[in-house]
Amino acid sequence: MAVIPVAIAGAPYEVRIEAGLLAQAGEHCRPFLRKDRAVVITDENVAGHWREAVTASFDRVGVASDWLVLPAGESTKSWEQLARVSDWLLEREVERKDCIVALGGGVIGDLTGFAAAILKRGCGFIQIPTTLLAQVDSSVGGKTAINTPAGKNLVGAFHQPVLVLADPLALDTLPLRDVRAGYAEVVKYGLIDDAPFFQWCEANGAKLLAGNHAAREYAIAHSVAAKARIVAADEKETAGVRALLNLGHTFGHALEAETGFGDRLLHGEGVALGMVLAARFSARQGLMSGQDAGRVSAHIASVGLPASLPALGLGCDGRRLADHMLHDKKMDAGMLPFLLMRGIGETFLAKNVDLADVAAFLDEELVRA
Ligand SMILES: NC(=O)c1ccc[n+]([C@@H]2O[C@H](COP(=O)([O-])OP(=O)(O)OC[C@H]3O[C@@H](n4cnc5c(N)ncnc54)[C@H](O)[C@@H]3O)[C@@H](O)[C@H]2O)c1
Ligand SMILES: O=C(O)C(=O)C[C@@H](O)[C@H](O)[C@H](O)COP(=O)(O)O
Ligand SMILES: [Zn+2]
Repeated sequence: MAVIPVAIAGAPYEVRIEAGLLAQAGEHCRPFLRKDRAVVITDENVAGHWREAVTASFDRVGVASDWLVLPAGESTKSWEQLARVSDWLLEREVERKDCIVALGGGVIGDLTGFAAAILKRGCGFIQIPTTLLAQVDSSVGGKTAINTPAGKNLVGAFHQPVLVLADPLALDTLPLRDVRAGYAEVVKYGLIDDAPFFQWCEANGAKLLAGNHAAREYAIAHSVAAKARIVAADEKETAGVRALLNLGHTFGHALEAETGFGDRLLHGEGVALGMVLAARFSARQGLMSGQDAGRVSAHIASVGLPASLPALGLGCDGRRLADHMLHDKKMDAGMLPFLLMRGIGETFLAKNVDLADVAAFLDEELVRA
């Protein structure tokens, strides 16, 4: 088993990664549970595949599990579902020192984590991520949130889990489209500050997507180690370090907002296209070579992720996309710091980007052949 410590000051925890962990979830969670009853929040797809195995593992350690099964998909990260989860937990008299189990992808993790953050001003929670995206990114670091009509993740809290259990076998039941979307966040770590890992992705990405277990396990452990290092250095995104994890997200979140936070564009797909746009914008500003920007778009396209804007069929202009960015949480006194690149593995936070330039760039990209 790979065990990766997340050294958050005052709230350290472990990410355990091993094939078969879902079927042993009860055994791993038991030391964190104070009662012989556990509450589990999940979605209908995950429940369909994994409820039985996880329930059996809790039964084996004498813990009865009580399940709330939510609708699947991004629209579940909403005020409505937050209220539903909170009321359900209150009905079950969950106490501050109890640990709520989040079993699912980033949607379930972000929503449950936020409910745990605000319930009784803060309860414990355990992340059991079942998508590639959640295993390599969202289950680690304590960002929790819901979306609102104004935009992505606009209401949330930093609230760390007490334990993360990542089982690569969970990905065997995950649709390929969702594996691909999660892969975008894997590639992100290479682009941020790890050129050799981007090279590894170029060589092994197709194998990972085709279901190769060794490639998946390597990518999960490598990504979690990268994320753990970054969030331990800057838990609340105040030191300009954690913001690097937002590479591709300013573009990506604007595209998610424009497409309505649904199946038309998944979060990871928006991030993939967002990273291509960040690379191309960096090249246009003379920061990154056209050759490196080409490598980014070529790899994203080669694995079947969106790499160009016209394919989305948006029907809006660059100004409208740039307007979504005004809600970005990085906004600072009217300026939007942007994650740009000087090369592969050389991402930095640029504080002098003019949104009018971004809008003009997007106008060009929207009609690019
Ligand atoms: N908190 C963070 O740091 C962070 C980081 C990255 C992304 N996110 C958020 O994560 C969300 C996206 O997460 P996601 O891509 O995991 O989406 P998701 O949670 O919607 O899961 C994707 C789909 O896979 C299904 N599913 C999950 N596990 C499965 C399994 N093992 N087998 C079969 N089906 C399964 C789900 O039901 C859903 O239909 C976005 O809201 C994004 O903003 C948060
Ligand atoms: O953990 C982080 O920090 C990240 O930025 C990870 C991102 O992949 C994730 O999508 C995050 O939720 C985006 O952060 P936000 O603050 O822009 O909502
Ligand atoms: Zn993300």
